[in-house]
Amino acid sequence: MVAENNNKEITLSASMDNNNNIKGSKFHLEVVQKEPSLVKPESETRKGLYFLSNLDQNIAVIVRTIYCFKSEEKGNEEAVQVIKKALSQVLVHYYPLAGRLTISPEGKLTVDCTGEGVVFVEGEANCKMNEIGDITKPDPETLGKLVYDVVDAKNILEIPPVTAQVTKFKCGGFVLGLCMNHCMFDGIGAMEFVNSWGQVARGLPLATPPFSDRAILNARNPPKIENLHQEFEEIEDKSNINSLYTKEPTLYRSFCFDPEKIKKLKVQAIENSESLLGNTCTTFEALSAFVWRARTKSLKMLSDQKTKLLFAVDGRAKFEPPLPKGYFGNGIVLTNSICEAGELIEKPLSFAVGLVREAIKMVTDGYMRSAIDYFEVTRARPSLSSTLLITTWSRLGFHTTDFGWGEPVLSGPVALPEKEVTLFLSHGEQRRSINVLLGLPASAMDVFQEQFLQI
Ligand SMILES: COc1cc(/C=C/C(=O)SCCNC(=O)CCNC(=O)[C@H](O)C(C)(C)COP(=O)(O)OP(=O)(O)OC[C@H]2O[C@@H](n3cnc4c(N)ncnc43)[C@H](O)[C@@H]2OP(=O)(O)O)ccc1O
Repeated sequence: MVAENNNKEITLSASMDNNNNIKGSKFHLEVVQKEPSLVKPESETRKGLYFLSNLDQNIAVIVRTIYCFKSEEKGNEEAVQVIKKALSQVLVHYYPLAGRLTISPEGKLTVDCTGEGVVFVEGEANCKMNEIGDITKPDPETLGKLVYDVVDAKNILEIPPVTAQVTKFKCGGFVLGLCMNHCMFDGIGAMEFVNSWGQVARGLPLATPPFSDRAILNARNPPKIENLHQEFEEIEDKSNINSLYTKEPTLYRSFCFDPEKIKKLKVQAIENSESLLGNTCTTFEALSAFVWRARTKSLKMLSDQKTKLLFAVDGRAKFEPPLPKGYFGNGIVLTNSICEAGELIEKPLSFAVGLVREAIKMVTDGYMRSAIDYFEVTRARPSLSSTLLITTWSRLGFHTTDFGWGEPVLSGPVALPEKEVTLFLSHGEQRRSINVLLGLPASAMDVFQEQFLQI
């Protein structure tokens, strides 16, 4: 990788092979980034500190995504200007995004609504857009050139809540690359923001104006911890999984579960279920149970090794009263299940499905309020030791974003944030398939693949 800084113009380049591993030099993306600018809200917006809830606090990681546009009717000449102008307009509604993160007097993350603006960069690529290859197996080294990372940021406070990069390609296509701090929104909120931005660019009113008051998710006074909250439990790595990750290269692969494969998996998922499950299960239950069990087996966890499954549940409709339409902060909560590896692997898949179902059922208004209060008292963050964290993007509507160049031909993440994270992404015709994207040490990836092929 090359990074030159010349008159504030940065040339970034990377190479990848067909497996999206950074090795040979079959493909070489170069992006020339112009000097960043700040896009401010078009008119005066509210100033002062903006409250972030406890559901926002423990999820302050940067999520990098790209959206690839290519229209038959028009080229990319106007893309930067249109997207930049629409950003300044949509920021009037989403004014906290133009501020900067800081620490509140209670020692929590908060936004100082300074109106400073979103960092915006224009880039130019040395190739056609289709040459960046198959983004379903994202390669951070290559796709990372399409998002703007603030250089030299020493901590999360020095990274603006949102940065945007528009990279023009030689074919007339362009890519919008976004870095957004998860403390500002969850998947639904992020999707509504990006879609609103597109609506403004097309001269339309916002379909879902943001609801900004996050104080509706305040902790109770006094806080009441009423659940176990094992999502925070630190599990001992008896099986030395961490050293396996350091000894072997981590491979990233994407496994496509088409409707036929999902159907087969659902049949296997309810076999030998001792009628605990009834005769049906959902796609998420079957898929997450399979991935948890197969990954545990692949990593050769010791029989008495405890393993945790963590996943986000959309709590919007489960809160009492439900969160208002357009609530743009995190309305998700992490739920979990913990089990010994031996039991998970030896028992039929339906056992894992049952655990997943129980974890979903656990999420009620009371559970979420208790999770909010847990953070108030402990300031703890969920532990990822001996854990699989599944994030489901498969029903998020990023494919509907339209800035006037039609819907994206492709969209998706730039990278997996941590080695414990697995993403479920929609794929294929009418997005009826699900791509499971995960990273594993090379030897474990082979075992995972075998289990996938056996479905
Ligand atoms: C910061 O910048 C960002 C952020 C991001 C991304 C951030 C995130 O990832 S936040 C986390 C996002 N994920 C969620 O919010 C998970 C949402 N899903 C749930 O909460 C689910 O309920 C579940 C807990 C995962 C369980 O799912 P499941 O067991 O499948 O149960 P149901 O969802 O209730 O479905 C059952 C059944 O109902 C039908 N159905 C439900 N929804 C739909 C739908 N939308 N369309 C069609 N049918 C639906 C269906 O029949 C379901 O059965 P199946 O067997 O067919 O599944 C990103 C980018 C940034 O910049």
